[in-house]
Amino acid sequence: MLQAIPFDQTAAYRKLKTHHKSISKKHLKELFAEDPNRFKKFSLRLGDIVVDYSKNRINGRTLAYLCDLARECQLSDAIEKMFTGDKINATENRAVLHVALRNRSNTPIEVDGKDVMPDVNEVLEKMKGFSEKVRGGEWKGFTGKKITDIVNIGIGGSDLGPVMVTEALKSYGKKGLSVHFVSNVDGTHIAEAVAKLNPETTLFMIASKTFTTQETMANAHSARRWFLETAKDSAHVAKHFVAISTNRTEVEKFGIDPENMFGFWDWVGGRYSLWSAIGLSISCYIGFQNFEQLLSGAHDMDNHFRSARFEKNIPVVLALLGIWYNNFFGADTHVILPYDQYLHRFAAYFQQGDMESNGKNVSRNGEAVDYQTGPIIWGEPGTNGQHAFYQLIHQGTKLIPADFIAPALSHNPIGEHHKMLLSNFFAQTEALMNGKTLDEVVAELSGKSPEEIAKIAPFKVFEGNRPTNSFLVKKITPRVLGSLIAMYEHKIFVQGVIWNIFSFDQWGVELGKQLANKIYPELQNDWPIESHDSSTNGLINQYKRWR
Ligand SMILES: O=P(O)(O)OC[C@H]1O[C@](O)(CO)[C@@H](O)[C@@H]1O
Repeated sequence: MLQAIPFDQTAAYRKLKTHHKSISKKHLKELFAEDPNRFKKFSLRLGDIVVDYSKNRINGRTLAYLCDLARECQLSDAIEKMFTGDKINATENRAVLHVALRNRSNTPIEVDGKDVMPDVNEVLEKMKGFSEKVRGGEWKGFTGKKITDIVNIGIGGSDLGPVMVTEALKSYGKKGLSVHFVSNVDGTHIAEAVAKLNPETTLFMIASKTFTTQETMANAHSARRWFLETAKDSAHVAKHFVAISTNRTEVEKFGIDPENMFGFWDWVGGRYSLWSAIGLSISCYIGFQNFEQLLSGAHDMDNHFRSARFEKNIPVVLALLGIWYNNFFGADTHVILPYDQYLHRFAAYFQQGDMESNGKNVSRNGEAVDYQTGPIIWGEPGTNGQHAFYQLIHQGTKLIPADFIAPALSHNPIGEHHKMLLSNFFAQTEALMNGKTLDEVVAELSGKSPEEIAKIAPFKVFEGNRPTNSFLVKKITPRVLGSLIAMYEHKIFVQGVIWNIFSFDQWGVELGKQLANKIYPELQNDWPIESHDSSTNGLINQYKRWR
């Protein structure tokens, strides 16, 4: 179990409180004017990723105090514990070893005295062989045709990672092979997904760590029924259904041949599992070599995270900046804004990654925390967001720290599009920082009458001083993407350590599941219900009248 350090009782926290009083009055423009070396001082680089965090409301002292905070919270020790298989997911008594899944150096990592790397490598080999067979047309359906469509059925971590990555790396996808994702228990999702598919050439991947998740099992059963309507003989299921799970017993019960099961382990958290067999749809779609590149990119970030001193450590710095806004400026949310259409599910992916990890109000000591923990994560690709919600970021009353992500090189260099996109990427962080003063507004309105100017000017003023991080990458390659994902994963980890919460369990999702299981049988008949509160009774009874 990680050691419990009350984050708000550290000396560094007290220093930061005092420091915040003075620096929060400063405008980012002043901070830039004071220090011409700001970009150099406050930017970091790893491979093809440049992280510019200079447009944050910090100076050298802020960073030093924040790093002291990390030290006082024994972050180094926590990092080592994660990388060496300590059971840091204490409420589930599990190690947290997504880093082992992409441990390309293959150095032994032990859990309960056993090196996990041989098992990791064995599953990777199996994934490689399978991906090659599917991509090469060797894996045939029940009528001897090659596979043209893969349907991944899973939810949460068994869906969002593969969706996000296959979308992000679409330009690496195999022509003639499409991937589809079904997650929602709403029958519309599976119905729409299979509507245009041919059962003879469709391969279902049932992805579920537990293999008991209601949504996934319902969709898996419906998929099998749909398949058997054409295939008739259940012996054909073996050619069209594979399972990705830690639960062999349930996989067999469902009727999937264990030969067609890709395993992983309890030390792989659902929202950290795309690197495991859960990434099988990714590997089939982009090819195993590219999947390995994804793992290598993550491994690059893992090595950096484990070895770089805090002041130069990208995930640590990002985590500390997040804490700075969350706990000192009172920012409730954090927005992720990729200027890359392929990254359109990136923010959605980290909604689960961050909010399921750090949405906790009890400390590792079992006591209620009296400070803010995980932020609300949201976001959409730029420039769409600019024409939707940026207004509030620019001129609203809330402080919203923002991450801007963009590639220097596009996979689709059509005409002037990419230059236009990037001019928006560069312009937005500049605008958010500088804003527009009343004098500037008045100057822009020259020619208008003083009355007109006085009337309109206040609405055109931008305070600016809005903090942003910019991530400029060379190109969204599998390796770069792997590094970016691992960067956010470790950021989340660091914040959990400092807030002294358990980042790798998710007890908060259980209550809704339990209640749904209680209500489900109540929907099996038309009798009015009286067992709940009046609101829930009223809604259920109206549903029964209407159906
Ligand atoms: O892979 P499974 O076991 O089906 O779980 C799916 C998802 O459900 C959760 O347990 C809770 O929503 C997530 O953490 C997980 O990613």
